[in-house]
Parts: sequence; structure tokens; C-alpha cells
Amino acid sequence: MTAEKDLSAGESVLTEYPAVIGPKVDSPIICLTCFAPVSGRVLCSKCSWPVCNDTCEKASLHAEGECPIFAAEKIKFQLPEDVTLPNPQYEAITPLRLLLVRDRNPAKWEEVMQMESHSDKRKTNEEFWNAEKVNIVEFIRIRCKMDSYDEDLIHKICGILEVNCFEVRSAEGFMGRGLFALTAIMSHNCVANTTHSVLPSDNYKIIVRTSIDIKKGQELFSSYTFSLHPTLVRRANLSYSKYFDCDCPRCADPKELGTHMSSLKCTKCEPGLVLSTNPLDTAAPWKCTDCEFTLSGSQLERINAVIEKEIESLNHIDPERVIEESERLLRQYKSVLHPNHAFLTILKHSLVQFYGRSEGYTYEDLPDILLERKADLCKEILKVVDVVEPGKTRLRGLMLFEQHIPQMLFAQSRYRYGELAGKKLKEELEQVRDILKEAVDILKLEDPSSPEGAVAVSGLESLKQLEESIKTVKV
Ligand SMILES: C[S@@+](CC[C@H](N)C(=O)[O-])C[C@H]1O[C@@H](n2cnc3c(N)ncnc32)[C@H](O)[C@@H]1O
Repeated sequence: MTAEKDLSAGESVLTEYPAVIGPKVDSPIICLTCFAPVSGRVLCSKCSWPVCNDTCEKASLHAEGECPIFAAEKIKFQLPEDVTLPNPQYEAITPLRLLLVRDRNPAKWEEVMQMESHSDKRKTNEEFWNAEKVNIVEFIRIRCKMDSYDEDLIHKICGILEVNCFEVRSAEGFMGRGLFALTAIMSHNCVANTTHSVLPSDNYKIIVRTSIDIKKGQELFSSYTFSLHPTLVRRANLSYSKYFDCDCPRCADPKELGTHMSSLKCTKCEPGLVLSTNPLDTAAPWKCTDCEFTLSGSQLERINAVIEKEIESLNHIDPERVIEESERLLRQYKSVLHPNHAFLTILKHSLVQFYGRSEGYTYEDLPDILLERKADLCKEILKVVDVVEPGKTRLRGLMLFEQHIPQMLFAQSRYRYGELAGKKLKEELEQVRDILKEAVDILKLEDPSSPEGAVAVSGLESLKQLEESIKTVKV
């Protein structure tokens, strides 16, 4: 997909409605309309599958999707022992909803049939293919009595969903997936030049916008992966779920465009950095820039796996301990990873969410040293985000917003304690105003009913107050 004309950052380039919306792959049991986790005890009065309440039962996504089929064929939902684990009963829901498009909207179906499914590659993983055959293909053809869809077609639909879907968030804030036929034409780049928002309030309409200025004729890219992951992890995820080996400029550069998000510190010399000798080859050795120290590709994969696991474990600990534990991991890995390393950036990103919000760490509780700490963490994150998610992107907007509050409180506190003169306070507050203004300019592009849109609304109010208080500062 290329630009037909020069485009400036933040311009809308396309909008479209999804061909289908439904649960993600590996979904645990959730409400079939809003994707909220459920206990499985509230069931639809017609088909007896989980929903949250009457409103979710009657919503068209479920009521005009699987519900009449499950009710007619008496396909019962089985309550699993552990409702938090991925549940195979949910695997067929989104494919089944997509198959219904064939008869309901033939023009959309034509578009869907053009989409990449990678069936040839998916087929080579026999165990996976057979599980899909039992849980989805046979479930739909035999249990749902929908045998006008042949086996290959259902496998193809599963592949199309896997390769092309985007994550969507329901109005209630829970994640599902959506298939957008036009948007999916964009190729992937680990530094995208577009961004998108999905509006649950308007039948999950997607709006694709440019995040940076784009010249006529340039290709438009989206990102299929998490931009804060290091190259090895991004490329492995893309290869596993999208069936291609990314060779974008970021992946091809051992220094990740100068961010050093994959670089290790050399343990044998200072200031050596350990970099891949060929990031497009997972097996290639990693070498120190200043001495002979070398690691094999597989050693690097193991190091990454250990650190990823430790970071992941933070999701399962007591929220009161997350700040301490994240700070501990940051200290622990500081001696082996470059300060901008992706894993340290992820830890910093998590800390930024907790400082100012967690119990005992609200803005009223934070001493100056921690206000400064949060502002510094935001600046460090933005140093890499400016490169890997540049321009008008949600992540940049949110990080700028997160930075402005502690920076403002810290300046005001130093003024109160006589550490800042009026003139300096004014300068500091003007800097904060510019940061907040940029955050609002980015986030106001989001749906006002989304969490990010709500930040823009409150940010605009804060901006007015800040302008007023800047005027009252005596210099
Ligand atoms: C969502 S589709 C994109 C549209 C697709 N190119 C098509 O024509 O149908 C994703 C697939 O496109 C291909 N693709 C997208 N970005 C790519 C990239 N940067 N390098 C190589 N292949 C890419 C891969 O085959 C991937 O599985």
C-alpha cells in the first residue's frame, strides 16, 4: 500500500468496518460479546454459552453469530475446571462467525478470500494442523452441521484470521481480534509509519492514520508486533505467527537504529558492547565491539528467555510488590544489558504505570526523589520510543503525558523549598506545558470514549490550568 499524495503526520488514510470480530486465539472462557473474563455461571438464555448479562446476550455479535446455531444444534458449553486457561471450545467461534459472511455479505467474502492464509506453511506443523482439524474444522462441519464449507476452506479461514487479524478492545476494555480487509494489505515494518484506532462505539470501525509525514509514493507500513521487544523476540514472533522473516532496516541493524535495544554490555571489558554479527540470522554469533568476547546465537536466545520469564513473572505478583520487584530487576540487569535495552525499557514502562498510581505511591505519597525518578524513566523510554514508534503514536502520547505530571510537581516542590527561583520555575513549567501540549495533540486523535481519549480530555483541562498558573509566577 503506497501513498497517493504527500501525507502529514496524524492524517487519516483509511477507515473501514471489520469483516469479523471475535475472541482471540488461545482465549480462555470470556463473554462472547464484550470479551470480559467470566465465571461461566451466567449463560445465554438461548444457547447456554457464557455472556455477561442480558445486554451482551442480545448484542448482534453473539445473537446473530454462533447463538442460533448452537441453540438449534444443542451444542452445550462445558464449564472448565480452570476458567483462566485457554479453552479449546472457544477456538471455533471467530472462524465460524467469519464463515457466515459468505452468505450474508458476498462482496466482503470476496475480499476475505483474497487474503493471505499461509495454508502451505501452517499444514507442515502436523500436530497443530490436526488440533485445528478437530477443534475447529470438524466442530463446524459436524457438530454445527455446516458441511457446505469444505475442510480446506475452514483451514484457510483459520489461516486468514491468524495472519491478518488486529487486536481490538471492546467498549468494556477487554481484548478480542478483528479482521480488516483493507488495513491488512499493509506490510509490516518494525518501525511503522501508520497507527490505527478501533472504535467499539462504532461497530469496531478502524481508523488508520499516518504517524509521521509520508511522501507521495512511499509505502505505508503497520507493525504486527510489539515495538518494545528486542530483534530476536520480534523476529521469532513474526516468524511463528505471521510466517515470514522480517528483514526491515531495524531488524537488519545490530544496533537497532542506534537505540541499542538488543545490545548487551560486555562482561569482560569496558566499554564494550556485545552485538549480533548478523541479526537476520538467529544462529549468528554475538561479538564484543572492543574485545574477543563471543556468545553463540543459542546462548543469546537462552539469556533472552530467562529475562523474559522473570519480567513476565511480575504479572503474577502482589501489586504492592511490583514497584520494588521491577526496580530490583532493573538493578540486576543493569550490569549485563545496555541501558536502552528492550527488556529494561519494558521494566521502565511498567514502573511508569505504577509510580503515581499504586497504593503508597500516589502523587501525594511520592517524595521529590521519586517524582524525579518517574520523570527520568519517561525521558529514558521516550529516547527509544522516538526512534521505534516515532511521531503521533499512542505510546509516545501516553509517555509524554506520564512525564509531565511528576516533572511539574517536582518543579513546584523545589520552588516551595527555595531551590528554584521564580524565573526558573516559569521556564520549567513552560517546558512541562510543551510536553503536555504534544501529548494532548497526539491523544486527541483517539476516540474520546477510549482510555487514551479520556487522557486527552483531562490533559486539555490541565493545559488550561497550567497556562493560568504560568501567568501567575512572579519572575
Ligand atoms: C497481513 S498480510 C499482508 C498482506 C499480504 N502481503 C497480502 O498480499 O495478502 C501479512 C503477510 O504479508 C507478508 N508480509 C507482510 N509484511 C512483510 C514483510 N515486511 N516482509 C515479508 N513479508 C511480509 C507475510 O507473508 C505476512 O504473513
